[in-house]
Amino acid sequence: MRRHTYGACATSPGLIPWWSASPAGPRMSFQRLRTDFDFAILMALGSITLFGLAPFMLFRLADGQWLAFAIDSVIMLCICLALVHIWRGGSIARAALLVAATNSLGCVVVGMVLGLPGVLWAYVALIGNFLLLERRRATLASLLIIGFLIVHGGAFANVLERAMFAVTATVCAGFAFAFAYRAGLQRRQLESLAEHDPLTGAHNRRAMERELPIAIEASRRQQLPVGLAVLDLDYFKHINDAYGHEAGDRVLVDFAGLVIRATRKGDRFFRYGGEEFVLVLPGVDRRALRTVSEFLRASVAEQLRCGNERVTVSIGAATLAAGEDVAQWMARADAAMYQAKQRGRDQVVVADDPAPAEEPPPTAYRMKPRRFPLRPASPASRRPPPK
Ligand SMILES: Nc1nc2c(ncn2[C@@H]2O[C@H](COP(=O)(O)OP(=O)(O)OP(=O)(O)O)[C@@H](O)[C@H]2O)c(=O)[nH]1
Repeated sequence: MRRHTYGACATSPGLIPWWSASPAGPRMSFQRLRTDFDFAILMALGSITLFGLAPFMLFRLADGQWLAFAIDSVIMLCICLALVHIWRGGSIARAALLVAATNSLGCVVVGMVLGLPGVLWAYVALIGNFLLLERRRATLASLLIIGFLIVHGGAFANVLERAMFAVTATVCAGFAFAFAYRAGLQRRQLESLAEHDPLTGAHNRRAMERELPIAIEASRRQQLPVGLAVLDLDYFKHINDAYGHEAGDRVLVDFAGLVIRATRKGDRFFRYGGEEFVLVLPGVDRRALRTVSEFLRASVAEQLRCGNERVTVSIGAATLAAGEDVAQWMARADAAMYQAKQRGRDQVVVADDPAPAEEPPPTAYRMKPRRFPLRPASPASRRPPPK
């Protein structure tokens, strides 16, 4: 299946999940320790390094080893900065780069100052780099660490020590590379399983709930319209009853394939549940939303078959209105879809934009703001009675 992206929110190793895009408070950060892999790894690696380094720093202070004390202090300061940065909701990618660069440079400098005992920190840096950085960057950093220490040679008493470091450090980096590769592969597979419907390959409801706030945020930030269509196959119960559940499944798969092929790379297609799907179309205004929805309806009516029967779809669509939230937007598109059903099915209904909010009264008569603003009704309670 084609991979879709949402502009700046493209799925990539550096993806910032929507729930971490807003400033995170301490409570949010505690939650992220359980839910955000990159955040948890960086926090663990940074904290463990700080605990490991602190006793040495105190020892060097007590022993008057000022240069080594200064180096340890700089390393600890950089790691502390990175941890505070992500704890307060800052970029994980930038903080990871800072920790990896600090560890890499630190182990080289400590190796040159302290000799072989200092070189042992190189193993920490080699493993840490593969946990923190993208594989190519980690490989480059590892080659630089190993290469510099071997070529410089000042940390080793003889050739044998140098050769042993070269072999053991390369083996360590090789293992770290293999581990990072396997872990990355499995993570991508898990992410894909968690966010796709196994039958149709469309994104699932969980992905939809995660991405709709992103779509709203992106539309407001870029000042571009965004459309949403609810697509519900008509008389699907009859297809199951007449042809069997397996035939019904095949119709769902064919339908999803047809929509995915007909839509753009930046559009997002979700299975909302059963025979109901949701399509999000960034950059699409009300007129274009009608055109796309009509095109999809006509394509389904023309191409989708079960046995000798035509399968049709009813589509309700709405563009995002100013100030609207996910629930309100979905509810308007859902209500439009029910209108399409009531009008006889195999129809498209595009919802009108809600009436703009009334102008506030002149300042002298301005009413007190409500202390408990009215909540919009939940989508379920706005839904017309079941079919
Ligand atoms: N084969 C198959 N059927 C499913 C799946 N999920 C839900 N269904 C069936 O989809 C049918 C939906 O029926 P209804 O909600 O009555 O809707 P409908 O028959 O399409 O009628 P309208 O939407 O009013 O046109 C039910 O019979 C469900 O069992 C699925 O994954 N595979």
